[in-house]
Amino acid sequence: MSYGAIFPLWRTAAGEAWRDYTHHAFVEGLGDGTLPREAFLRYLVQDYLFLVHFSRAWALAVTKAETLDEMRACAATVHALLDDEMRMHVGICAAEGISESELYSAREAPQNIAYTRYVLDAGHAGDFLDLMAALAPCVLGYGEIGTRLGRAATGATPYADWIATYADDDYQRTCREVGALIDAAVARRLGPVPQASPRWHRLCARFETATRLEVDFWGMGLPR
Ligand SMILES: Cc1ncc(CN)c(N)n1
Repeated sequence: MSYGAIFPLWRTAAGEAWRDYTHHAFVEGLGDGTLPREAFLRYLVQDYLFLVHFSRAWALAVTKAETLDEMRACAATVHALLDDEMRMHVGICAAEGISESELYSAREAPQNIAYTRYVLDAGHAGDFLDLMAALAPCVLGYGEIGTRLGRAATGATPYADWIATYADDDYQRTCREVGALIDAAVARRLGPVPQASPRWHRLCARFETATRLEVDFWGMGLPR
């Protein structure tokens, strides 16, 4: 999965952290079905809260945008998070007897606070590109994970609905649109050779930090 031209450059610059994220033990447990249900639910409750704050961060991107096309793309991602992705969390949790109001009022884990507030701060302290570099691992990493697990899925895992959400055409379309948004935003602000910009290394560093925070987020969910 490339999702545009800039994402593969940031992914390569993140080095081993990217593989640590996308091939984490938690991810492999989702794929082969060995992840304990209790660990999955602990993760899912935290992930619901995560998506609340990620929606806020994409809404911040609407206000940091420079063009109507950027505003539309960011607003569409807010919609995809609030109205599509979070539905899965609410549905699975409802079947386990956890209501949406319980989800909304759950206590945030420190790893969740660290990640979501890092991304929001990238947007508040920086500009649109800082925010995109911090947001990209979330959207595009799950796109890669969904594609890989979806291809390998034998139907034996109880997490097939989770995998299908990220392997699904709707989520993959969001990934392609976010990849195109990032390519256009980088070209607009840094020109045709962004690696030559003095900002390039800081953007790569933001992407890598967010990737490491994804690794910690999986670690939070692992069996205790
Ligand atoms: C922690 C995390 N990262 C990414 C995604 C995919 N939107 C997610 N749901 N949760």
